[in-house]
Amino acid sequence: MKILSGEQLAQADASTIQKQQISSIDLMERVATLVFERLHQRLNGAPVPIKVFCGIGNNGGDGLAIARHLIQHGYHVTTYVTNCSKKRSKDFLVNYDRIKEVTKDWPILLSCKDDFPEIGQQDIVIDAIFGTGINRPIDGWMAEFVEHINNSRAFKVAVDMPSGLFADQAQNDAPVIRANHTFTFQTPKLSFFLPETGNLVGTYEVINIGLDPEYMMQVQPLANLVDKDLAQRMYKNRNPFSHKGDYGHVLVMAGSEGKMGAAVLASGAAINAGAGKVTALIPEDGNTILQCSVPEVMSILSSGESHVTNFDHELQNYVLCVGPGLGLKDDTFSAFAKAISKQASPVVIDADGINLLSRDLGLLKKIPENSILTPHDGELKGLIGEWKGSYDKLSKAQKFSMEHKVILVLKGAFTFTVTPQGMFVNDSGNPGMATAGSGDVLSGVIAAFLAQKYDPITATLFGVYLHGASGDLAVQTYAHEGLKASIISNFIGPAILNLFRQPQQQPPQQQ
Ligand SMILES: NC(=O)C1=CN([C@@H]2O[C@H](COP(=O)(O)OP(=O)(O)OC[C@H]3O[C@@H](n4cnc5c(N)ncnc54)[C@H](O)[C@@H]3O)[C@@H](O)[C@H]2O)[C@@H](O)CC1
Ligand SMILES: Nc1ncnc2c1ncn2[C@@H]1O[C@H](COP(=O)(O)OP(=O)(O)O)[C@@H](O)[C@H]1O
Ligand SMILES: [K+]
Repeated sequence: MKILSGEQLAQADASTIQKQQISSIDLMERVATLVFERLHQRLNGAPVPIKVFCGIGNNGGDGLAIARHLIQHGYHVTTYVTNCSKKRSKDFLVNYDRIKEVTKDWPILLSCKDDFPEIGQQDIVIDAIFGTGINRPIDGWMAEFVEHINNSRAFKVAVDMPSGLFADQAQNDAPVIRANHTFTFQTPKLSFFLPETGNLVGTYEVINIGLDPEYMMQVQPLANLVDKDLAQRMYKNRNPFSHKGDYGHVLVMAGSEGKMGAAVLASGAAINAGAGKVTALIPEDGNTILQCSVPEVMSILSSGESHVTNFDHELQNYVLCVGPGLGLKDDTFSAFAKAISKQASPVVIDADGINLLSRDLGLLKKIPENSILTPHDGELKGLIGEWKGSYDKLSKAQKFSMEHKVILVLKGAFTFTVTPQGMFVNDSGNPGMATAGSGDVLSGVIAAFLAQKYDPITATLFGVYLHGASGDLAVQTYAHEGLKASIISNFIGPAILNLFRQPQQQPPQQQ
C-alpha cells in the first residue's frame, strides 16, 4: 500500500472529482458514510453519549456529515464547531446547513476556554478538527482545547488524522489529539509510523474512499507499506524436483567469546528460513557450542580462539552474512575487510559488521551494489552521523543509500527499508521483539532469502516482514515478555504458512 503526502492526497482528491464526475460534496458524503458505517458496526445502536468536534475545513465537514448520519440513526450526538477562523470551507458550509435541517438547530460554537464542554469518561469523542490540511501547529485556546480533550478519559476516534498531527513533516511539541483509534482515508500517513508521533494515532484503520485508481497507480509515494498482501505476493513456490543446491548456501561470519549465541541465532535462522546449506565461520572455541546448538549448520574455524582473525576457506557460491557478535578486535577488522572485498554478489552486514565498517567507510566502495546493512539506531550513527528527529534520519539514510548503492534496514517498531529506488515501511512485529538477539535472527533470515535467489530488495522486505510476522504469531503463545530470539526464529515456518491463511483464522493480538 502506498503512503502518500498530504499534498498528494489533495491531488488524488482533485483527480477523483474530475475523472469520476463526482462533486467534492458528494465525495465528502461518500467518505462520511463509510466512516459512519464502521462506527455503526461497532456501536450497534448503543445509547452512549457521542461528542463530535468539528473544525472549519473539510475535516470538519466530514465530522458534520458523520454526526448527521449518527443522529439520523438514533445516536445521542452533540455536535461542536471549533470556531477558530472565518475561513470556512465550501463543503463544511454545505454540511453545516445539512445538519441544521436534521436537528433544527445549529451545532454548538466553541470560541474560547469558557465554552469548553465537560467530557465524561463514558463519552465517545469524534475528532474532526483538523486533517491533512493542518498548516501550522495548534496554538492559543485551541491548544488548550486539545489538552482538555486529551485530559478526558473518553474514547477518542480521529477522523483521517488525530488533529494537530502533520501527515509527513516534522513538528514541534504543540498539542495533538491522542486518539485511541484513527479512521484514515485511502492511505496511512507517514507520521503514523514514526516513534515521535506513532503513539498518537492509537490503532488505525485505512478506509478505501475510492480515490482515482489511475492517479494512485502512477504516483511516486513517500514510502510503500509492506503488509501481508504484499508479502504473500513476494513468496516463491518451490519446485517439487528441486534439491538443496537450488536454495543456496549462506556463510555466516559471526561470534566471539561470550557472543557465540549470535552466530547460533543468525545461522540457525538462515536454516529456518529455507537456505539450502548454511556454514558458520566462527572462532575455534565456539565450535562445540555451534555444533551442539544447530546440528544442521556446518562450521569453518578461524585460527583465532576467541574471535575471528582470518577469512580463509575454499567455499564458492555462497551469500555472506557478516557481523553478529563478531567483536571489534583489530585482526577481526582485517578479516572483515578481506571478507567483504572478496564478494561478487550482495552481502548482509549486521551488528559489529556495521561497527567495523564505520571505522573505515572507504570499505563501502568494495562491497557489491545492493548489499544490505541492518543497523539499529546506535549502529546507524556510525554510518550517517547524528540526526535530529525521524524525518532528518530518513532523509540522511536515503542520501546514504543512493550514494553508496546499498539497502539500509532501519530497525524499530516499524522498520524502514531504505533503498536507492524508494522507501518501505514494515507492518509486522510487536514490542516482544525488543529482546537480545532478535536482530541476529533477522540478518540470517534476509541472507537465507538472498541465497534462495530473491532479488536483494525483495529478500530484505520479505525477510523483515516474516521476521515480524513470526514474532506476531509467537506472541500468541509466549506473550511479549516470554518472546525470545530463538522462538522468533522457530516461528519463521509457521509465519510462512500464515501468509496464506484467511484473517478470521488468526488468533487475536495481544494489546
Ligand atoms: N482525498 C481525501 O483524503 C479526502 C479528504 N477529505 C477530508 O479533508 C481533510 C482535509 O481538509 P482541508 O484541506 O480543508 O484541511 P483541514 O480540515 O485539515 O483544515 C484546514 C483549515 O484549517 C486551517 N488551519 C490549519 N492549521 C491550523 C491551525 N493550526 N490552527 C487553526 N487553523 C488551522 C486552515 O487554514 C484551513 O482553513 C482531510 O483530512 C479529510 O478529512 C474528505 O472530505 C474528502 C476526501
Ligand atoms: N517495539 C517493537 N516492535 C516491533 N519490532 C521491534 C520492536 N523492538 C524491536 N523490534 C525488532 O527487533 C529487532 C531488534 O534488533 P536489534 O536491535 O539488532 O537486536 P539485537 O542486537 O539484540 O539482535 C529488529 O528487527 C526490530 O525491528
Ligand atoms: K481529525
